[in-house]
Order: sequence, then structure tokens, then C-alpha cells
Amino acid sequence: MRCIGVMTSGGDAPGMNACIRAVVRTAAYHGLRVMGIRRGFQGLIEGEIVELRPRDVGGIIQRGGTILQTARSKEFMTEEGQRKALRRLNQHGIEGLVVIGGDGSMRGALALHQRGFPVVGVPASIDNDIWGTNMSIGVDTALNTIIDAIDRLRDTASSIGRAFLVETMGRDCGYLALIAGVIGGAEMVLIPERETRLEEVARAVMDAYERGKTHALIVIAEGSPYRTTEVAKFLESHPIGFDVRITILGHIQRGGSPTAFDRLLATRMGVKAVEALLGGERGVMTALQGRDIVTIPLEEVVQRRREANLAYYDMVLMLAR
Ligand SMILES: Nc1ncnc2c1ncn2[C@@H]1O[C@H](COP(=O)(O)OP(=O)(O)OP(=O)(O)O)[C@@H](O)[C@H]1O
Ligand SMILES: O=P(O)(O)OC[C@H]1O[C@](O)(CO)[C@@H](O)[C@@H]1O
Ligand SMILES: [Mg+2]
Repeated sequence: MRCIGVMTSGGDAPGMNACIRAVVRTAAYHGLRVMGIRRGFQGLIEGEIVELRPRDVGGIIQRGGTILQTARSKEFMTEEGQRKALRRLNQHGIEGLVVIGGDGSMRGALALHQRGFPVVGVPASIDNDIWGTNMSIGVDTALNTIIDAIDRLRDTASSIGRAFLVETMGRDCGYLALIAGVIGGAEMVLIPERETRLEEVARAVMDAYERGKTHALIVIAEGSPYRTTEVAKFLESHPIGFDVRITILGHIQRGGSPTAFDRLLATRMGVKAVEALLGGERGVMTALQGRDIVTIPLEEVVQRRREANLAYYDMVLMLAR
């Protein structure tokens, strides 16, 4: 193998740049050329490919987002799109590919593998919904951003005596909300993986008020069955003691400089991805298991979904006293 490609795909996640840097420099160390593919699978189809040399990735380890940009590509979901992508890889002399992205991107990587192209995936998505790895790149930074916001909201909430509904990202997955609920001191969390009735939410807020708390916090995952505005409306029509305010954290959670944890995770996974390709591994994803970065088959990754640990849900309720 003389030349590999690297791309970022799906939602951007803090730490993607640290991973690109590690891929480029590990490859250079082993005498490989690296082609950077811009805008994920869509950029690959359209041939947006530039060589990345070790100096091109200087000064990016601390930067959020991705210098390669990213995209969601409908065209790549089609057979024709995937054939176009393969033609582009061949045209540019790319013999192996590192795909950095979320669960959807790992499905895309598997599609290329199944068409015979050597691919290694690297999990990067703030959602932490990818099976097989304890953490995906970007999750720790997003959690730190969320908790910083919650700390600030608590200052104002308890000063003026309000209940705050804080909505976190997570399309179909409650991980960020669950952990933010535990470490942010929430009364309750609403997540897609656990049914909760709105009456229970009102009860939890009311209990907080009756216990003499100066504020109440409910963390709601974007993918929860109830819209945050719907929860607010419900609470406002019940005697909960507090005025209600909403904060939707939105894409703020995706930006910012990666934490030390994410930089290290991204770096280790970038190194591992190149070494896996060089070692002849195909159709695998790097994963954090225990203290180690290992590789696991992409086929296994896409067949399962990282389960929410509902012990955290109960922990929130137990600690809200
Ligand atoms: N089943 C699939 N087959 C081929 N390609 C896929 C498949 N699923 C997703 N992809 C490709 O991967 C891209 C990214 O997927 P998606 O939009 O789900 O984001 P993601 O990688 O899960 O990241 P995140 O969830 O963090 O935003 C899609 O736009 C599509 O091009
Ligand atoms: O940036 P977009 O395309 O609006 O996507 C938002 C989605 O991406 C994610 O942030 C994951 O990257 C999800 O949590 C969210 O549902
Ligand atoms: Mg995803």
C-alpha cells in the first residue's frame, strides 16, 4: 500500500482534526502518501481530493470542526453513487481509506468494504450511539460544553427561582442527556430509550419545589418522545411552584476545542486506523474497550446499537433530593 485516503463524514465532532492529523503523520512515518477527501462521501463522488502532507495538518490538533469539512450524502446511499466513489478512489491511486464519522458513516464505510475496497472506520459523533466502543470522538467535549451551560443556567435559575428545561442533542439516543442529568444535578431526564409520563415530570419538579429547592432542572434529549416546548406547556398548566424557561443547546454542543480526552482518543484511533490498514485489516472500526484501542468488524458495529445505560436514569432520580 502506497497511498491512503482520509475523510470526515456525517455531523462534525470535536477531535476530528486531531484524528486527521494522526492519520496523516502516522502514514507519513510509514512512507505512505495521504489524500484528504473533502465533504465526506459527497466530496468523494465529486472528486474533491487534495494531498495532505505532515505540515498541512500542523496547528489543527486543538481546533474544533473538521478542516476537511463534512457532509451527509444521499447520492452515496445509491449503488450508482457508490460506484462513482470507487471510480474516484481508483483515479487518485488511493488504495485504502479511513472514514471518520458516526454510525451512518460506518454503514457507508461498510458498503465500500463490501464492494472490495480496503476501509477502516473511526467512530466520531457527539451522539455516542455507535456500538462496540465505550466512547466516540467528540462526546467528551460535547458533555463538557453541556455541563458548562447547565452550570450557568443553574446560577440564573436558582437566583430567580425557576425550572429550566435544557434540551441536548442526540437524534435517537439519550446518552448526552443521561450523563448531563447525572453530573448537572437534574430532577429528571427525558430520553428516547425510557418512557416517562409528563405527569411524572411535573411531580418531580413539584417535589423539588416542596423540598425547598431554589430551582429545578430537567434535561431533555432531542430524540425524546416529547418536544421540549410541549413539556414546558404541560408544566405551565400545572401547579409546580416554579416559572418555566427553556434552553435548547443545539449546535453549540458540536463546536469548540476538543478536550484533552478527545484529543488523545482521536490521536490513538487515527494511529490505530493506519496501522490496521498497513497490517492488512479490512472492514473494521477502531474502538475504545477498557484502556485499549482495538479493532472490531464493521459488520458487527452496524448490526447493533449502543444501548443506553438506564442505571443512570435511576441515579438521577435517586440523587435528586
Ligand atoms: N446504509 C448506508 N449505506 C451507505 N451509506 C450510508 C448509509 N447510512 C449512511 N450512509 C452515509 O453516511 C453519511 C453520514 O451518515 P449520517 O448522516 O447518519 O451521520 P453519522 O455518520 O451517523 O454522523 P452523526 O450521527 O454524528 O451526524 C450519510 O449521509 C450517507 O452518505
Ligand atoms: O447538523 P444537522 O444536520 O442538523 O444534524 C443534527 C444531528 O446531528 C447530531 O448532532 C449528531 O452529529 C445529532 O445529535 C443531531 O440530531
Ligand atoms: Mg449518527
